[in-house]
Amino acid sequence: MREPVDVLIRRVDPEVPLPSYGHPGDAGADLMTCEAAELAPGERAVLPTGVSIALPDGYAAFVHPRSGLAARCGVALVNAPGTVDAGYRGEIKVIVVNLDPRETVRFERFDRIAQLVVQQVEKVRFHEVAELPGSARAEGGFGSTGGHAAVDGSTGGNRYASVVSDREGQ
Ligand SMILES: O=c1ccn([C@H]2C[C@H](O)[C@@H](COP(=O)(O)OP(=O)(O)OP(=O)(O)O)O2)c(=O)[nH]1
Ligand SMILES: [Mg+2]
Repeated sequence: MREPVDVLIRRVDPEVPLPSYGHPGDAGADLMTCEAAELAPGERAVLPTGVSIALPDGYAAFVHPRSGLAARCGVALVNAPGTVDAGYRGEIKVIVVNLDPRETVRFERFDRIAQLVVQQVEKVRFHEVAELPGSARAEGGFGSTGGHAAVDGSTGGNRYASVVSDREGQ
């Protein structure tokens, strides 16, 4: 197992528990909300986590949703995954939205609302060219793999789902 990367962390809220991994081998360390909040169906909020970090150069942290919250309550992150830049020293915030059509969701102070995944990221240099080199995929995208019409209008699109209005017309 590789040695963990050391990351400096500061508590903006002096009482907040530090992010922690639930199990050895987990990719994400859980983040908590420092504010209680209530979200009606369709409502969103920017919740403070009470911590700020200083990542080493060449790293970024990504704010990912928690699957349990998504499956049980319909809570998603509007910008998933949120990107925390290495140079960002502000408080990490989590932009949650309640996608449940009926139920209001309530968060208590220090409920775990998201998870932080720290990763090495490449910096690239962009070189402008008139033509890009060819590839097997070429310009096919947006469901171009398979036998049905793709969203982008090209042929060969994949059938992986259909909207109800389509099904009713069949
Ligand atoms: O879920 C998130 C996403 C971002 N951030 C913080 C860290 C990040 O470094 C900064 C800017 O985020 P991003 O680049 O995604 O937002 P932007 O709208 O492009 O703002 P900016 O112009 O400040 O880059 O906001 C969070 O606290 N939580
Ligand atoms: Mg940005």
